[in-house]
Amino acid sequence: MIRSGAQMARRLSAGFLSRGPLFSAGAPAAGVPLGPGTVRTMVALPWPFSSQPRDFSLPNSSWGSEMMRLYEHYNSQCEVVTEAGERQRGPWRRLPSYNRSLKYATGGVYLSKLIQSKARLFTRNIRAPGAAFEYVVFVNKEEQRCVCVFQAGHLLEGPPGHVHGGAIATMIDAVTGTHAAYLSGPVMTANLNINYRSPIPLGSTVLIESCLDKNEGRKTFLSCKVTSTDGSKLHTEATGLFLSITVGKLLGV
Ligand SMILES: CCCCC/C=C\C/C=C\C/C=C\C/C=C\CCCC(=O)SCCNC(=O)CCNC(=O)[C@H](O)C(C)(C)COP(=O)(O)OP(=O)(O)OC[C@H]1O[C@@H](n2cnc3c(N)ncnc32)[C@H](O)[C@@H]1OP(=O)(O)O
Repeated sequence: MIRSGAQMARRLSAGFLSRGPLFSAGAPAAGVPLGPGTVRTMVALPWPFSSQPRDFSLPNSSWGSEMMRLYEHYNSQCEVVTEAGERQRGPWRRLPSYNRSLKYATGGVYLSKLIQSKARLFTRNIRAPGAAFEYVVFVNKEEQRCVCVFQAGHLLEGPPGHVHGGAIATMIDAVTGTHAAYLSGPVMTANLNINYRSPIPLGSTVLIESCLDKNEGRKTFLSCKVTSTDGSKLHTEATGLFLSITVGKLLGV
């Protein structure tokens, strides 16, 4: 069946309206409860030998002890056990992450073909585990807050032994952009304002935290901090403005 760009845009928009699809399609989410009594176990499919898309936000062999500790810390709060012994969703939710975000959104396979089938998400296109951007994003809906645990690999060098400012900006854009899209649906970054306060050692793990400042019509304002994992050192702070867009805008219809 041949679909027009406008038809595909409508189909994709319908998926986005329910807010979830950007973050829920594809491989099973590890340890995320599906409802009372049904909990998927932590299954990391043996990529690349699986036909399922790889979820890049699951642990791999390159993750250091600090990355794993923080992953476990937030992941354990994605479900809680009630006094009656029932498992329920907790305050945090891990967002799955694929290298083809559009393809794995509802209806997005059409749009990803229309726009460019070879396209891959910038932060997820280096295959060697640990070489570049290793990260996982958790969102807390009630607190309107996102936390990203980020381990910066050796390909991200800027000043000797430290992370490139552009790589830091990329991660801030990725985390705040993901957060804005989670809150407001399809968005584009209109403005990012970044202050670099102290360099980030290459190979280290840091926390990137995004908070909603305000929503005004199509505008979502967020602020973001990059800190050491114990919170004692501020590496970077930023503010971002995201504008809600229609999917048609990306297609020029
Ligand atoms: C199918 C959709 C998919 C979308 C996916 C979105 C997120 C994906 C989420 C998860 C995926 C996984 C990971 C995410 C990873 C990374 C996220 C990266 C996001 C980006 O990396 S994205 C690339 C960089 N980004 C651009 O490439 C934008 C270029 N740009 C434009 O495309 C337009 O510029 C646009 C659309 C921004 C606005 O255009 P427009 O025509 O819709 O709106 P307009 O200009 O009329 O402004 C309306 C009101 O905003 C005010 N306003 C506008 N711009 C402002 C500014 N800079 N500062 C202060 N105020 C501003 C005006 O002053 C007016 O204000 P008022 O209404 O009060 O008068």
